[in-house]
Amino acid sequence: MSSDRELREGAATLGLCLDDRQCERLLAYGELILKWNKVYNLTALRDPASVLTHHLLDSLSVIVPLAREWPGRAALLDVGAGAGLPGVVIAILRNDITATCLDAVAKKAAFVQQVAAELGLPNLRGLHARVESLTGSYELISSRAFASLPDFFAGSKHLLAPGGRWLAMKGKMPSDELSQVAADIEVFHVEQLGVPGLEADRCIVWARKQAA
Ligand SMILES: C[S@@+](CC[C@H](N)C(=O)[O-])C[C@H]1O[C@@H](n2cnc3c(N)ncnc32)[C@H](O)[C@@H]1O
Repeated sequence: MSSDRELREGAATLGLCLDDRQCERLLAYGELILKWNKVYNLTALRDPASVLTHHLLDSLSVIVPLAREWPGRAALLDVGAGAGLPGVVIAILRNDITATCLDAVAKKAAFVQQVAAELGLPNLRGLHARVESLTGSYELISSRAFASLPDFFAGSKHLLAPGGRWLAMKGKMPSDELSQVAADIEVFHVEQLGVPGLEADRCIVWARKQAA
């Protein structure tokens, strides 16, 4: 796995000062993704440097915006989390957030359960279900590379707690998708992000239910 120093420097560029435990857990998580990739079919990436930039740093880019938007305790549902991105990274950085990484593929949810056990993260769990058929209530619902914005909001609306927020990680500004969001959903902020080592465009779309 890439070095501690690269991770810390990348995180610092994102405004984060990682402590030793967070750094160790993030690097161990990257190693677990690569170690179990063949068994669980988790990612197309094969080398540690790409996992560092495209998965760890990319997911770390939401932490400062999330602290601004939701500084306290929360139950978070990460929809279509795959290997646990960004849910596992959020669980490592925010022990006041309980992160449920949801995936329709059983072995991906099982991988996240294994990560929770191996890294000793009581605030993380992997859950196997389709979002449309899940029940429950979450203050935060996130996704990365999951679905179009209208589909993401429609598929998870029944799970958002009163006063809750959606956090969608997207590539370049999704103007077409934004124009198709249902009228009962308010997109209240779209922020562009820079991820160290990634040339690609990144943004976060924040949304909530319209006040009745
Ligand atoms: C492209 S992957 C993204 C994984 C991860 N979020 C990432 O950024 O690396 C999308 C994931 O969504 C899952 N998925 C697709 N439809 C789903 C549904 N209806 N409910 C839950 N998960 C779903 C797939 O199994 C897949 O693992």
